[in-house]
Amino acid sequence: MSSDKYSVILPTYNERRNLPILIYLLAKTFKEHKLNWEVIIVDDNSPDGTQEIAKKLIDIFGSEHIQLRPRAGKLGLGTAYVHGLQYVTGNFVIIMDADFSHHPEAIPRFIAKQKEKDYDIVTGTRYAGDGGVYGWDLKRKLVSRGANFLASTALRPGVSDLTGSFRLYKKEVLSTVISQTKSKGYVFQMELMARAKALGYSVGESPISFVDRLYGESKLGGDEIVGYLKGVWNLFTSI
Ligand SMILES: Nc1nc2c(ncn2[C@@H]2O[C@H](COP(=O)(O)OP(=O)(O)O[C@H]3O[C@H](CO)[C@@H](O)[C@H](O)[C@@H]3O)[C@@H](O)[C@H]2O)c(=O)[nH]1
Ligand SMILES: [Mg+2]
Repeated sequence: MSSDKYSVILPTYNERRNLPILIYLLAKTFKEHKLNWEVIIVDDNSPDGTQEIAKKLIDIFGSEHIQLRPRAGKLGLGTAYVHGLQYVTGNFVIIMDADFSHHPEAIPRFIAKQKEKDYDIVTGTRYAGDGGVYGWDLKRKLVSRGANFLASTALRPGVSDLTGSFRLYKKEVLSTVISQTKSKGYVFQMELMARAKALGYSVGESPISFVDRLYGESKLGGDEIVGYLKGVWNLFTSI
């Protein structure tokens, strides 16, 4: 087993139905590939009892593999990553959604890609190679395409999927870029990638299939879209 360790930061809000099987599959994937791993669950006091499930999972998989690092209320996706990062003990960080839109089976491909050229970041992409999106309605597809088109045109970072969050980072790279990232909501992914490219970090891409969640609802709302537009503008005028 190599000395590398992979820390998954998993933000959750009302994911009690998704969490057990996701953790099971993560554990299975890491074990099969003989990798050191941990998962840091950042739950924002979900009313559905996600944290009770998380505690049971700690009993099953062990506190060396699962950490529960809750916050008092729903404080947004971007700040959830910042919070989780404080507890990371690995030298690589994987960020993913907890609702199965991001499947653990992609992780070994990210890791292999990272090793190819010692990339600082590997990002999952829905918009290159055999990547894709399944289960979204036309409106949501347009929002995602529009968001990517706008940021690529304004900022020219040369990355095919700026708004997706399924990525692998070198821990110190994520710490550096995150400390400069100001946004709090969904726009966070885009700002992080734009800043990473502006700082000269290398980014590899790995195609993924994004499948819309089976249980529960997306938390993307109109205020997140307004926040995104503001974020592109702020970067456009500052980077
Ligand atoms: N702790 C915490 N978790 C949150 C919050 N908001 C969302 N989450 C968690 O973050 C993940 C993504 O949330 P979803 O609500 O499922 O997002 P989505 O609409 O499917 O959006 C996905 O696609 C976007 C566009 O590509 C991505 O920007 C986004 O990161 C995500 O991958 C899920 O695990 C959800 O529980 C929050 O305020 N706090
Ligand atoms: Mg989702």
